[in-house]
Amino acid sequence: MITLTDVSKTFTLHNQGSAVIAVIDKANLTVAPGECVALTGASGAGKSTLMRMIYGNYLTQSGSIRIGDVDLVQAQPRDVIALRRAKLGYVSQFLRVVPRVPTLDVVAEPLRVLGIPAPAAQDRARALLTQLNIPQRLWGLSPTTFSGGEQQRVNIARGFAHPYPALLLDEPTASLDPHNREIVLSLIADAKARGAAIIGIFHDAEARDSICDREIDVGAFTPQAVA
Ligand SMILES: Nc1ncnc2c1ncn2[C@@H]1O[C@H](COP(=O)(O)OP(=O)(O)OP(=O)(O)O)[C@@H](O)[C@H]1O
Repeated sequence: MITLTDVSKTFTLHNQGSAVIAVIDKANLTVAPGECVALTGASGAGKSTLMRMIYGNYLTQSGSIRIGDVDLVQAQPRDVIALRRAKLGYVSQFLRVVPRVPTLDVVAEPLRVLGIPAPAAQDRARALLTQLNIPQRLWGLSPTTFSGGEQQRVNIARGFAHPYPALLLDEPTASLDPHNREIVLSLIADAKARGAAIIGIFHDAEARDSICDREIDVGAFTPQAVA
């Protein structure tokens, strides 16, 4: 479902004499439907960079990143948008929302943009918010003033509202208490069971060991330093 072939990335620092930093060199990986793969490696190895490349936020210099039958490296912007709507979900560590939109609509929105009618989309949003222990009194409020853990759970509810066949998770359990952490792990397990291909960054080793089928050390893709 997710296949990276010879993927490389350099950053050019235009404000620092156009210095070029090579971060990823010829990364190859495949994630099958129903599989959860953890990206591991030392701080600075390139985990977040690789994740942003797979979502299409960072440009990839060479190689291909296939999500189903779409190559993100070659895709036109409108194809990337269509892919993100229907096929490729991303749960980042932090919630970014339009101010004043109520939590229930924030969670239902990924379904609404796919044409699901409001009542069905909101039913799904209510079920997820209940499962993730967001009190009902908060559902009509914007999540902008919520606590860090509440915002993270709203973000997770939103990310799991639509059954994306491919899912990227950046530290999905980072600010959570043990009970809510278990709930998030069960959502990930459900997504695997329905056949989602998942790539995640988990600094929480226990969570990683319990949910991931394999680990890929991104350090293996770090370019060799030139002496
Ligand atoms: N936008 C950018 N511009 C320039 N360099 C960048 C940029 N983003 C990341 N880098 C560099 O790429 C390298 C990899 O960074 P990245 O954030 O992907 O590492 P990481 O493995 O996710 O680290 P951590 O575990 O500390 O979050 C670092 O050397 C970083 O300085």
